[in-house]
Amino acid sequence: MNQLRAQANGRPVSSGIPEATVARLPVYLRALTALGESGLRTVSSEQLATAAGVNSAKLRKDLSYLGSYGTRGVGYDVEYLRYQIAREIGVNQDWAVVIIGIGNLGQALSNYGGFRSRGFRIVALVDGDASRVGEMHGDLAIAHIDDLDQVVRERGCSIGVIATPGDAAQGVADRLVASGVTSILNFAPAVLTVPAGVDVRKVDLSIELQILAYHEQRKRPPLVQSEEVVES
Ligand SMILES: NC(=O)c1ccc[n+]([C@@H]2O[C@H](COP(=O)([O-])OP(=O)(O)OC[C@H]3O[C@@H](n4cnc5c(N)ncnc54)[C@H](O)[C@@H]3O)[C@@H](O)[C@H]2O)c1
Repeated sequence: MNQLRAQANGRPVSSGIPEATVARLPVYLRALTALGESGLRTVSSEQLATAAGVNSAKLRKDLSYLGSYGTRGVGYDVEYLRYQIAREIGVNQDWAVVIIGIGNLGQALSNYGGFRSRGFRIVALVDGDASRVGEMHGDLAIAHIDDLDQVVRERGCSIGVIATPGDAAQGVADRLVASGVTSILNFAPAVLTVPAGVDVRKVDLSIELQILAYHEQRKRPPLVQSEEVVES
């Protein structure tokens, strides 16, 4: 029996699942979605592990935190496991998202249609530039940062995405927290200070690129050292 979590209204309330496992759950969800779309009804832990790019022992351990052990010789029911993981992550429900900073990145994020199918609905666009208030992006008009409080309250935003320049990010985070938002996705190059109980995730593509560069460097044969210069 899974003793790691209690249930309230059918929703997990205290998961006790390790952070590293939580970080892999969306990867399993994506792999299961693709497998389900290809018509697969059941999947072995090896198949799912390969699709998710992890080893199968780790996958089985991760899924055991959800109380999901699969059936010997059959594997996991793709749809049910998908449902279990989606429920655990919380993407079975709809999350309302506000984006702050509607420049290049903010507009690209607001135009991306893929969030909706994963349970995230962008419901508000906010910017500090008063001249852009009312500018339409899809069916959303840009609101002013001074109205953030009202926007968050009226549209029930629970996640804030910061896509402003770095020097504005802390001020925006403070405003988000003051308006009641407790989950922030930060794209700006700034380390945010937030009160306990507020979760911040930082996205930094340059760090990802640096990690790739590190591995790429090791795939290549060592550079031939230039001939030593002999000083006369
Ligand atoms: N994390 C990553 O991998 C990654 C990738 C690309 C860009 N970025 C960062 O994302 C941020 C946005 O980049 P961009 O190219 O879209 O910039 P941009 O200059 O095109 O847009 C920034 C927007 O923020 C608005 N803004 C400025 N101060 C504000 C405030 N106090 N309140 C609300 N809105 C405010 C501006 O009016 C503008 O519309 C930058 O910090 C950039 O460094 C991060």
